[in-house]
Amino acid sequence: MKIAIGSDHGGFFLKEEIKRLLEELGLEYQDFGCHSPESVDYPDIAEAVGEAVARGEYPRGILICGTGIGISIAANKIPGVRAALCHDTFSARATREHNDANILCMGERVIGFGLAREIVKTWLEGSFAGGRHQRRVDKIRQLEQKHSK
Ligand SMILES: O=C[C@H](O)[C@H](O)[C@H](O)COP(=O)(O)O
Repeated sequence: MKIAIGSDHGGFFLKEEIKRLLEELGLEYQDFGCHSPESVDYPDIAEAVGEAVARGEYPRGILICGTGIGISIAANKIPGVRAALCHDTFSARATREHNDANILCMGERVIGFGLAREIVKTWLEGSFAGGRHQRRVDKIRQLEQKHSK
């Protein structure tokens, strides 16, 4: 499974740590930037990763900014993206099982690297439970279609 990963400057150092984790896990990734702690705009990174995931080029993406909030809001504007902001492992597992989240978002200014690593591992291990949750994810898709121009 190849992962699309990206961050703004507020998430740059955590992104580098998560890249190290992915390497430890033997997982391939593509880094969509940013490539230094210089200030950038998180919607640009969310667009690059979100579109790559929505096109099906990557089954999963990871996005990091200072809080995880801005980058998740931006990513969720892209049809087909289900980006989940998680700062605990319970949510990370639940959002795979219930929401089939295809992008994990975190905030470097919110949690420590140790917890972030556990969240990523939990999220990557999780799988969609289907059943009643499939019906709800289908309704999310219907909302996207209803509100697309
Ligand atoms: O939700 C937005 C993110 O947390 C950004 O990382 C944050 O707004 C960047 O702020 P600043 O430009 O002050 O570093």
